[in-house]
Amino acid sequence: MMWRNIARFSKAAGRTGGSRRCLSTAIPGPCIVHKRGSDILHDPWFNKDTGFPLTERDRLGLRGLLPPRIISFEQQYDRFIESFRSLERNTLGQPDNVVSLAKWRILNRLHDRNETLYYRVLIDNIKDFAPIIYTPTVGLVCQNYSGLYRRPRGMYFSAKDKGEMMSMIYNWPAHQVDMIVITDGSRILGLGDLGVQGIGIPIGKLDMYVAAAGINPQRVLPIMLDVGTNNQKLLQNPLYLGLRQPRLEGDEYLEIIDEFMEAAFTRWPKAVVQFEDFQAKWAFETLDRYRKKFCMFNDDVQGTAGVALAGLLGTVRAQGRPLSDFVNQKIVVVGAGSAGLGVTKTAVQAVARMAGISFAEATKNFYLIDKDGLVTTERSKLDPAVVPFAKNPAEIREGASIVEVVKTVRPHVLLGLSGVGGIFNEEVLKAMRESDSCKPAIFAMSNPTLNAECTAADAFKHAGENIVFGSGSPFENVQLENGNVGHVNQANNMYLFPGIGLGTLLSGARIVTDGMLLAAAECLASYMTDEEVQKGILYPSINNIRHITAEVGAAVLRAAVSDDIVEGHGDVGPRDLSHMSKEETVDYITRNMWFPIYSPLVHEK
Ligand SMILES: NC(=O)c1ccc[n+]([C@@H]2O[C@H](COP(=O)([O-])OP(=O)(O)OC[C@H]3O[C@@H](n4cnc5c(N)ncnc54)[C@H](O)[C@@H]3O)[C@@H](O)[C@H]2O)c1
Ligand SMILES: O=C(O)C[C@H](O)C(=O)O
Ligand SMILES: [Mg+2]
Repeated sequence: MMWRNIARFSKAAGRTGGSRRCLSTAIPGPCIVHKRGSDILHDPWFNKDTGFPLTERDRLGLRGLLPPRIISFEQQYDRFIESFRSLERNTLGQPDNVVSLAKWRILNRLHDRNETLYYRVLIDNIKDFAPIIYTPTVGLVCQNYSGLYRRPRGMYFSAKDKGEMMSMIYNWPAHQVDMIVITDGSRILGLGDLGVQGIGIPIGKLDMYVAAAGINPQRVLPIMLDVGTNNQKLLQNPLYLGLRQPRLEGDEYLEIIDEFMEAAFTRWPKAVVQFEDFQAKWAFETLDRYRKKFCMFNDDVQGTAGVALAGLLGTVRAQGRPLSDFVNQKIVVVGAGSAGLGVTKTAVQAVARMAGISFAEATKNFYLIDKDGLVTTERSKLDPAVVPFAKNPAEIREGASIVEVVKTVRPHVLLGLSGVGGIFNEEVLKAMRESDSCKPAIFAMSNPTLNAECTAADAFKHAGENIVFGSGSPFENVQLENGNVGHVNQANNMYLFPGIGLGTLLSGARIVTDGMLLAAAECLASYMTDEEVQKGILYPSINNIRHITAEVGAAVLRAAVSDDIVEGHGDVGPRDLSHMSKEETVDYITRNMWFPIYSPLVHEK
């Protein structure tokens, strides 16, 4: 029976089985509701559909508004999974996009109707459902959002709302908000400027916050800042739901974001804000502008950097070399945008720290390639952000192509964050066979699937069966000709952002420091055993996402304590936090994860 899956999951469960507590037997605390009757049935936070017990139907004025039979949570769960599986059967053979959108629709309808059941099926089936509610299908949803739109979710602040945001923020119905994910839609995955349609990304990221970090779904807030779009197709689409104007630039743009940040932190001073999918110039500018003032971080710059660093360190371990050998790895990064630069800077910092050398010296083994080829000091109009990584053209020529760089450098790692699908073509991958590493690594981190620099199958076929492979979007493992399995790692920031957000929230840290981010990356890097890493498995299975998130959250919290910036959370003060052992911190984090079960609803006027 499908429900057995649920019993197998426990928020207190370890990563490798052992004794697991069945939470369906835990007695849930009451939940205060200020509504009655059909208003409750239409509120997905409280709705239990046919699951309302008789006593509750009486107390809340629901009697007669539902069919008489009471269906248990378990039965509701099984019924949903059965309809999902039957949709899978009925769409067999149809184009991938059609199937993916059909799956997204059925999940989205449940999300809109009954959040408790929605999050339960999501948590229990995260491996199957993450690719639908998150990357890659979320990209397709954003592209088609104006047509798919049925009900609002999250909040929209537009350039037309200037001067009104401080009052508008009080339109949000929840008294408490813990996690906010905000985008301006300017760089949605590798799909470019999708304007207001980018709202799907904060929604998907926050679904992962609920599933992975156990943030209460009543306390999450997806935000779309609509400052216009430069996407001509959208501007010409009569059904486009955003402002029909070009994007604001310069001070006009910053004034809108400033106003939103002031409004959000005035109402919820303890919230954590994650910036997501901003085009590079605004990603860096806003990070610089707010990181010392507000409790915020940029996932594409900072979350991605941590996940990539963990992958790079894992690659060294996979070669059977000591971690200290990281300083000798030659790394080619393709893509010098918000993600590529964030990764390169963090990796160079790690080399500098390990080798005890300056940042400038540590750049020696890094090669940065953008749309104009290898970045060297010869380039005219060099972007200040890439200056530290520009090579001497005497070493390799300015603008050298990827294949030229790979052939000349023979790198240990080739990492793509360019957003350009297939750019690691057969020639590039074959050139990686001449790598100086016994186990070269290829990370095709761009999303969604069609934007990946190469597929997993092509990587193992052309670069060799001994490679380590990671991709931003999920691919199936590859059956190799030598009989082994080519393991596919999902090198996606989903392994870190939930823990960064949760650890920050539960510490009550005023800001997110470099120390907290580094602790998150180190935690992920050391999570896998040597045996697993040697098989090329660098990240945990997504089925263990709550466990890794608890560990990362604890590491982040402890780093915040070390940085002396914690203010505590709820009844737990800074002193309590500082006295917690590592295990106690993990336990504290785990206990604070919300888990979807029906709570008795108590009506209050
Ligand atoms: N796996 C993850 O966790 C993760 C995290 C963040 C971003 N990403 C993905 O990374 C990609 C880039 O994101 P970003 O925010 O850095 O975008 P961006 O627009 O800021 O940067 C893209 C960079 O790629 C370069 N580029 C474009 N065409 C190129 C070409 N033909 N050859 C070489 N370089 C080229 C550009 O010059 C630019 O430097 C997106 O697809 C995004 O989905 C993945
Ligand atoms: O959203 C993702 O899957 C990862 C990343 O944040 C991206 O922008 O591609
Ligand atoms: Mg992103």
